[in-house]
Amino acid sequence: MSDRVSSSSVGMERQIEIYMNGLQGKAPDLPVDPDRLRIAAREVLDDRAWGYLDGGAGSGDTMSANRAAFRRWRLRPRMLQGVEDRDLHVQVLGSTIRAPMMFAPIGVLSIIHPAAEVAVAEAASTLNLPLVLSTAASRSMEEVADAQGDGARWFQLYWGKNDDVTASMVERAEASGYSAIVVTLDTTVLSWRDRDLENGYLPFLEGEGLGNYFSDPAFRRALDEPPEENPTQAILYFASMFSNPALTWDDLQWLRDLTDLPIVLKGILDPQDAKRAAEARVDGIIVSNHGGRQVDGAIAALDALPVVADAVGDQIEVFFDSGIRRGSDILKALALGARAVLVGRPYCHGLAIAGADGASEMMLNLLSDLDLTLGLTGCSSIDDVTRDLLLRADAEGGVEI
Ligand SMILES: Cc1cc2nc3c(=O)[nH]c(=O)nc-3n(C[C@H](O)[C@H](O)[C@H](O)COP(=O)(O)O)c2cc1C
Ligand SMILES: CCCCCCC(=O)C(=O)O
Repeated sequence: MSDRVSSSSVGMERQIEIYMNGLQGKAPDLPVDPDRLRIAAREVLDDRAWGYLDGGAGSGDTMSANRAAFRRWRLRPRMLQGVEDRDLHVQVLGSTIRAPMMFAPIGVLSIIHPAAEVAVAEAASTLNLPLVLSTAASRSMEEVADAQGDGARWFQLYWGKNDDVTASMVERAEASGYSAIVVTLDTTVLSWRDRDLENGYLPFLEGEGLGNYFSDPAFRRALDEPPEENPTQAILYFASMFSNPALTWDDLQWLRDLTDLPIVLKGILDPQDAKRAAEARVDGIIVSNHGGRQVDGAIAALDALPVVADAVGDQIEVFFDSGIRRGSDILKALALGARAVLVGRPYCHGLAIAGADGASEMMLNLLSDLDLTLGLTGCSSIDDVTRDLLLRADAEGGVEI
């Protein structure tokens, strides 16, 4: 998994590429600014797909809070630190990855681009960054693994009501080279989502995003007829079983006994839950509020991060997502205790516009921004990114010294 090619120049190489193209009158394929990228993606998606991708739970308050939380922290750069050679590599779950960035699990990517998760796997392979594949992927996990080749990949599990299906998903993930199981805890039920309700739209009910289920032998065994012959029955069965709100912390032992793969719990916001996770002998947690899509009014994920990281110390690995848009956001999350971050909607914006090339271009721009901002703050490696790089901004935008 390790990429021994020095990552020290990725930011400058990308800048030079863009500026040289500019000299020849060629603009970048995608907007570089993530806000303008989002607007460009909106132009190419239909209203319902856009509402699903862009929306949050209820009022959207938590989605906005995720971004506001980043603005409450400021970086205080150090000078003359000898930052010519920068190393972005980090260790995650015992493996070295190129940079502390991963593709977050996003279900139903067929509504964003016909090549769906296969295109994302190609982008992950191009950039040598890890992919976390959703259970609710439109394509089977085996097809996605083939498209990614030997790159690092984790499988995100929706732990549903049918144990045979859960066990089958985990076995398939093991067999097709996924190196960790990410259990998403914050989607015991789907939240109240205004935009999808107004559009009367849930992609799954239209059969979208069910490719990974439809290809699952245990899922197929639970049906009277194959999904190809009776898609309605298959869709209704999926809707009845994809999640299991009855699960408790005690159930984790069942999963622990099922697989030797590392287990990472996604959706942790509370330090008590983080301690429970460590006691349950899982390997990692992802501090996340699902990009503001589940609990309307939940705290910003970034506000949860330092408290959660302090609660578990070095016992388990801490990852982060929800609101990452820029290199400086990644630095802030690392400084507050994350080992690596997951990026969600922005790569889907690239995917919507230009398929695999768009997803990889967006992530390359973010990686380049991270590399340059790392150096500019006086850091040569991710280990140099510590909490004293940050100051808390006050309400007026000044900083508390
Ligand atoms: C359209 C969409 C679908 C998602 N599907 C899943 C999923 O299947 N499984 C999961 O664990 N998280 C899912 N998420 C949540 C992401 O993994 C991630 O937590 C979130 O997008 C991060 O926030 P960001 O979009 O602000 O980067 C989804 C998010 C979006 C926007
Ligand atoms: C009814 C299936 C819901 C799957 C959830 C996908 C997801 O995580 C999200 O939309 O957010």
